[in-house]
Amino acid sequence: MTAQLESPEAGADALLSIEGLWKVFGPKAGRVPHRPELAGLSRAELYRRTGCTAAVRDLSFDVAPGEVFVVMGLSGSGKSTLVRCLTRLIEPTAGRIVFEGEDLRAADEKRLRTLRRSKFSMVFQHFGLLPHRKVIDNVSYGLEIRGESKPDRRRRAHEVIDLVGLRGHENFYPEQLSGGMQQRVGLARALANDPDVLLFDEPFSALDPLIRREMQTEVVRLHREVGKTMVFITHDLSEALKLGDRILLLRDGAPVQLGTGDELVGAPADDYVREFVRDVPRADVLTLRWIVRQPRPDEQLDGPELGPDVLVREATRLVLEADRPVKVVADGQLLGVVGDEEILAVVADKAPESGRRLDLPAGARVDAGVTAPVDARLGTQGEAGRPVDPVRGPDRRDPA
Ligand SMILES: Nc1ncnc2c1ncn2[C@@H]1O[C@H](COP(=O)(O)OP(=O)(O)OP(=O)(O)O)[C@@H](O)[C@H]1O
Repeated sequence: MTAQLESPEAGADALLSIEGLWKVFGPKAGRVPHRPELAGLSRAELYRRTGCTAAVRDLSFDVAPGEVFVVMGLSGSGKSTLVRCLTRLIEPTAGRIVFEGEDLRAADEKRLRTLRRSKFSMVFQHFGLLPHRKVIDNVSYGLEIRGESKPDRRRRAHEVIDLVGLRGHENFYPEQLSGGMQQRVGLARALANDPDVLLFDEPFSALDPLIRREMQTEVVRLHREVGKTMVFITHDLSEALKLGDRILLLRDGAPVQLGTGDELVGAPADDYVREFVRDVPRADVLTLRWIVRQPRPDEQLDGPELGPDVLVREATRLVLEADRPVKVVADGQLLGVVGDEEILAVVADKAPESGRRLDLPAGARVDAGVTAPVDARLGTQGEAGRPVDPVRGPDRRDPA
């Protein structure tokens, strides 16, 4: 059965929309989300008073089509529970899950099974491969369950085996492969179904660091090639920063901050996030948007030009070698300048003065060569001057 939402605009441009999601384990768990005197308790206090654990607490977020959405948090923060709630492998206690306009909490078991087979694929930490089946048969397993013909299964399995770089290993058994290669089989199996969403639950945690980095690069490449929407669970910040278009940071099941990697590093929502991102080399994450400033009256504006999305690390040499401030220009519009001081402050790992990023308002007029009033656009404003909620991120809805 397909249950459509009453309000079509809810999560309209999202592929997956989560609203007020809770998962509480324990006795009479269902009462917790609905009773403010319980819902407001810390996880530890709730457990002490009721014996219940709130693994996921009141989460709301949207995942856009084609986005790599990372959920990050320490052990026990609720990541695995959350990713299993998305397809109701774990039954949520409260909240809404809307996928392509369909309310998944209203879907019956048959519909859920169909969705899990055709729309979602999961990649697990411990690969989940069938040991007695060869690579090719592991990869085509999901297609077999779906009832596809043997020639179709073979053709598709060969395609994805090529895609993940396993050609020549079709007839190996899992135990004959290294951990990294086994996880490539896991990836190929997930891709074989041609799902709309790939769900990754700490897929690389069991791999050693070099292989892990190689696999991360592989996911970036695959995403570029196949453009799938991905929800990626990790406890590793560098992995989150490398892969995530946006990152949701969880603590004790609750959202702490949702934003792009540079937003988490450049404008942490609180001390917890600040501590989390403390060791990240800022120059590798922050772009010139974070340090651009208004030109001073005595400065000559005939220096080199760079775009606002160039990383500070990549701009460092040019800025330090130039004898004029470097102009930061987007679509022919001068946004401001960057000089040695701004660059060195970031390279020396000092927080940007403003802790703010310059965002071009949507539909900004382009005046080639004209200095725009930079400070009018500096602020904790998202696109189109809308306020940024630290958890939900910039308000992307149409104000109308
Ligand atoms: N079936 C369950 N019954 C009771 N409590 C549970 C159950 N599953 C998870 N929890 C609790 O919910 C909380 C969140 O667990 P979860 O496994 O989702 O966290 P996680 O962030 O994925 O951690 P890890 O990285 O260690 O896997 C933890 O306190 C955990 O003990």
